[in-house]
Amino acid sequence: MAMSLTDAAAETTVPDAAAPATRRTYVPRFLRNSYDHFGNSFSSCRFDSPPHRAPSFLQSSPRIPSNRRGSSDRESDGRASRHRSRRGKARREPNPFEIADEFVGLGISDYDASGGGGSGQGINFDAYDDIPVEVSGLDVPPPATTFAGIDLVEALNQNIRRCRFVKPTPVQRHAIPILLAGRDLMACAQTGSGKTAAFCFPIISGVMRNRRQLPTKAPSGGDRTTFPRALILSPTRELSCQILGESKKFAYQTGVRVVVAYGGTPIVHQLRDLEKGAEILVATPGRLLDLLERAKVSLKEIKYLALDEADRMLDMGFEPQIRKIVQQMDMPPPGLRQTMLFSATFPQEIQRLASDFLSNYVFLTVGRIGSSTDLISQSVEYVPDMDKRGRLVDLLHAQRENGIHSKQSSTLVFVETKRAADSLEHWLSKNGYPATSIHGDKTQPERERALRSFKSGATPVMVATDVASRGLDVPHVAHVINFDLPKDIDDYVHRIGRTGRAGKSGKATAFFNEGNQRLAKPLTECMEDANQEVPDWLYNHVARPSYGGGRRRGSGTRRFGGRDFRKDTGGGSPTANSHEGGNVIADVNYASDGSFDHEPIIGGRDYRTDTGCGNPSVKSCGGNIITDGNYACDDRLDHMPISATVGGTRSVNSYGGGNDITDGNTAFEGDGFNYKSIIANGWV
Ligand SMILES: Nc1ncnc2c1ncn2[C@@H]1O[C@H](COP(=O)(O)OP(=O)(O)OP(=O)(O)O)[C@@H](O)[C@H]1O
Repeated sequence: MAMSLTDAAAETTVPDAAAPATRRTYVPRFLRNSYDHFGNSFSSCRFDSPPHRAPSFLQSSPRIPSNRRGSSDRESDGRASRHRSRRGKARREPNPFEIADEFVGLGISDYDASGGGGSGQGINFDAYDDIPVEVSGLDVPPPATTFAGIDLVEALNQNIRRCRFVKPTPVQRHAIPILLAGRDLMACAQTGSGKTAAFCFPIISGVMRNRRQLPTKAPSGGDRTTFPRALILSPTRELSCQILGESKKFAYQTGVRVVVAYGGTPIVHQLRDLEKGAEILVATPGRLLDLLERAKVSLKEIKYLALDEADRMLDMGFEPQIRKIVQQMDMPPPGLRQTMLFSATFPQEIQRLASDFLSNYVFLTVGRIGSSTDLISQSVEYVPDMDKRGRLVDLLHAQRENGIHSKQSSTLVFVETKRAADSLEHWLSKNGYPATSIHGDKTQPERERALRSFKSGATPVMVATDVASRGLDVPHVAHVINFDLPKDIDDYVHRIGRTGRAGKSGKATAFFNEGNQRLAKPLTECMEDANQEVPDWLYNHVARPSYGGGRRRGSGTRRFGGRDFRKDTGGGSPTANSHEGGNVIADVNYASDGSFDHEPIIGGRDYRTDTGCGNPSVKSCGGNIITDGNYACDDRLDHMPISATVGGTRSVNSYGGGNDITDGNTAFEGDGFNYKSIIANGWV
């Protein structure tokens, strides 16, 4: 197989793979800045500077035939894909296909100029064909079966062929036509099923088609504010960089400029990059807020907003930042921008929160919400804490014996704490298993170095916390080991989703013990849903009388089943009078879904009483207590007492406590508010 630049770099610079991974890796001067943080391509995350040309011995196949480069790839709007240097000389746009090792990851060894005719070796496209798809919403555009059947701009089509994407994955088949039709979308599809392209293609196409004569940056000498047309938000720096890399490939020679902004690195480089203009900005929320506050970026020209890992972006950690960016800066409101939310998991309460950002949206599920793909063979073993290291070494040893412990098959080991990650990495390295680690206490360069080393195969084992659980696409991960299980089943789904991607199979092993008792039931369900064999001893754990119920986060019912929360919760078009209490849901935009079923509301099954996270009006429940969506999904709050005591139809005055209770501001001052004390005090 041809050697890519990253392969070569790794082999050149890490002669002793068994050496402790903590040692700083030497990179020759001529290669520095020549590949991105993750060893993918020349297009650096930090700079958009032209790369040094790699020596020919480092260049990988496949190559694009020279007669196919250049002018024929230019987009119809006449923008050439060349940058001009200060001296006015045309600089060729770095070709992300020539030297990237994605092709190797996809099992492709040569460039096929005919396009679309690739064998797709290593990709089992059929694996996706019988996945159930559910779409809800009004007037949903029909899916496409081929890329040719989708109305994308030609330059993008050419890049799709270069990527050797032979046919769209199910989420792409449905999502791309929906987005091209201008609709808002909430999409839930399994890990590794191609969601990135599903939102990138319509964005790039839309940006190209709707180019107006607006500056994407202020004229020189001005305030140097950049006005991107599209914003893609993601929760981690690594994922933002990965999205940047992907979108640069898709936007190659289209003239669309993509820029990234993320924390942990000096802002100055990103500012320099932004000053050149950015039509698509990929960012993490914290760094974006910084740029907005410095007025280096304005969101007033945003036409496309994408939230990758949307449920994570709207959970407690990120939600305030996201609300600030989306609702309190200068971004156009829903309806004037197109909003797309993607994830593999979408708890109902997060769906509810997310609907604030959307207008007349389509809800799409590919597979079941939160389910794992059955391309991943899952097993769970009972391993007491003190035996975990020994068992891990057994597994790694077996892999090595089977000859599958190499760049072609790496192992990702998840632990719960940063300290545990450092300690396990050190121990593995000492014991002859070259390992690296990644977690939030490492500096950004350390994180990048770790990921690069793992991707290159120099360290075929990476120990990680959840910082690496979402979105990362490392082609050779063959085995994910949950050394420590996460607390939340959704995190488990994302973690194991680092393998079994793009139609390939993978393996996941979980170490379970008494400390994971609460995960027993959701884990069992998750495995059953993916047609995996569940050991009897795990069922015994579920059946234990002491078992706390194993309720999935934020959901009283089993969440698997691909449900649009609007259906379960009465999202539809009730009128103000459909509730005794008045205009309960008449004022929210989900109410206009024709498929609305009044039954559940009248029968007391309003999702707001189930989940405590509604957006009813003041009149519906006696005041602002549960009308404020902001607090309603806060895990700290126990919603039971709300639904039991105040959910429904009381008016403000029906509370003895008057405004103390009904005024949300008062009631939710501080974290410690407890409804039980309201009840105890006889206020209700
Ligand atoms: N149509 C396609 N044909 C072949 N490969 C594809 C296609 N679309 C995407 N891929 C490849 O599939 C892999 C997974 O895609 P991607 O990272 O977008 O998955 P995802 O659904 O976002 O996963 P996650 O939920 O983990 O974020 C990538 O390597 C991507 O290049």
